[in-house]
Amino acid sequence: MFKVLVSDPISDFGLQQLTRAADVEVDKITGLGEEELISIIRPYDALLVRSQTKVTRRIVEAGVQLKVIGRAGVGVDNIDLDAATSQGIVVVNAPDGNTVTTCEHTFAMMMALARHIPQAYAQTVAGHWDRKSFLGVELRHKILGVLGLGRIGIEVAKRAAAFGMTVIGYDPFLPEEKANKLGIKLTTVDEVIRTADFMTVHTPLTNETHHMIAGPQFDVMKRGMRIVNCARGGIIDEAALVEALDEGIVAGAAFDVFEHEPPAPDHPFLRHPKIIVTPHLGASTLEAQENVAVDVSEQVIHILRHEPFKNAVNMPAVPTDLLNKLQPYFTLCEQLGKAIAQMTDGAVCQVTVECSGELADLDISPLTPYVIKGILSHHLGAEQVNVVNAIHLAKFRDIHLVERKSLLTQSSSSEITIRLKTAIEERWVTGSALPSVGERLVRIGPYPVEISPDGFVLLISQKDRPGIIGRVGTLLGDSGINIATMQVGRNEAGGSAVMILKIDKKAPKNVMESLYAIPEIKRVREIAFD
Ligand SMILES: NC(=O)C1=CN([C@@H]2O[C@H](COP(=O)(O)OP(=O)(O)OC[C@H]3O[C@@H](n4cnc5c(N)ncnc54)[C@H](O)[C@@H]3O)[C@@H](O)[C@H]2O)C=CC1
Ligand SMILES: O=C(O)C(=O)COP(=O)(O)O
Repeated sequence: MFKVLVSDPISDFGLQQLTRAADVEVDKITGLGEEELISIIRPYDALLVRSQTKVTRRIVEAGVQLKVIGRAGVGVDNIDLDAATSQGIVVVNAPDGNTVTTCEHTFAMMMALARHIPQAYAQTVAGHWDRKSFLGVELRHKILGVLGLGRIGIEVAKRAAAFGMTVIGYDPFLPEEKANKLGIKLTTVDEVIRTADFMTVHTPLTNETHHMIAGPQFDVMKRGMRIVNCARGGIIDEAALVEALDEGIVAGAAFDVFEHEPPAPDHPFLRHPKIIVTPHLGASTLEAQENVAVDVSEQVIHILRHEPFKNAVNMPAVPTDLLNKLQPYFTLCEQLGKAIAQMTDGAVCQVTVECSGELADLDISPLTPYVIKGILSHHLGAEQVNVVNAIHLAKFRDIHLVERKSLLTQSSSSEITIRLKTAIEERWVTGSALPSVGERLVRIGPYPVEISPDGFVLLISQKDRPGIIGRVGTLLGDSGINIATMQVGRNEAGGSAVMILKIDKKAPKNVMESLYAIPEIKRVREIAFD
């Protein structure tokens, strides 16, 4: 008998597959704190949650019988995935079931914002018949900026068109052709900020999206913009938003999510007359809750019964003999993916994995998910992408995947080249993994290098002129950034040159700007491997 613990409110109807199964016993115990969960988790084979239960490493480690953690929804940022993976626990989510519901909530928030509905309601039920204070605006003929055009963002864009809005947006993975078909004008975050009348965010919370809209963005924002966040708290800087509202830059904001949930009773959003809030209700409809509960129950039962399943967020699956041969290259592939993603601009169209040497005799397909994981995790967030869902995510984004074996083997040792073609450019990087030295980047484009893929690397393209190397060294030194190694190369004297520097800590934004300010420097990229 499999024991399943449901620790958040999940639809009874949706759970029927589990509750009616003869080999499953379900306990629903909600509202538990970490210590309480730790004390009862031991006998359970599966744990089902929404966003309230924080599945910490301690809970995972106490769950010695756990085979699967099911998330009835999209975001798995409340689950310690590393802990689950290292304990061999599969984490599954239900990414499609609440898309429309969350999109509709976004629209409800946008309309409530435009017409001051919550504020007007509060006044009316308090006995004030105030018809003057709540002059609204129409959505029609307004520009809607959508940041993050994945499942929910696209649904929002489709509905905005029906309201007569012009939709502009930014997503690093939406191909122009698909955007055109949907009537979305792809642009930059900067243009969205400067031109949109309404803006809504639909990205995950990642290092890149954290405070994506903060002080500098509010400084250049179109005056009178209205902002909606039904994605994740922290994408928009809460304190900077309050300032922008008070300064009249932002006309109003509607938030379903907070940097810390639930927010403290004295959180400024809870008292601000221009902010309307809901308590993370984006996914809370009857339909969505049934959908996600059905999806996740189905996956959980498959996993418990050792049947094929989908939507795993963390599990690799490769035959053992091949796994042993490919094992040394998995980390290399992921690091090459991370490197190429950070070196290349534009929407990703094609990824080519090219192997030479001994690898050319093997089935190299299990390497590709690691490459894609490296590439996509840069934009989607490491917790969203894993080797099981990487290919699926790439296909959803119309990314063409090519695996190629190179017969032009330069040595018997194996090398892997990752080529990334985007809408605007193609770049490539080559690596190797020798037992004696571990993973190494051996070429960046045509330039030979010798770099271990960890820490931070600066790639600088410049005109081959005397003194540039010294200026870069001085600039970094003055900023307290130590250069661990430096390699330089050029195509011809006085032509194009590159500098590849391994640095001991991340170069802050002002240092990157100062590097760009050196007239001979054409391009600077920082690759962060952690
Ligand atoms: N309020 C709620 O109750 C709910 C919130 N959500 C949240 O909504 C968000 C979106 O969910 P989905 O659409 O299902 O996810 P998705 O994965 O389908 O779409 C996210 C999109 O964001 C894009 N993105 C990543 N970094 C970006 C950046 N720097 N700039 C612009 N775009 C970027 C990605 O390329 C991707 O297309 C997630 O954070 C999810 O957790 C989802 C369901 C309910
Ligand atoms: O699915 C998501 O990402 C959500 O944010 C929904 O969260 P919930 O299931 O309502 O706690």
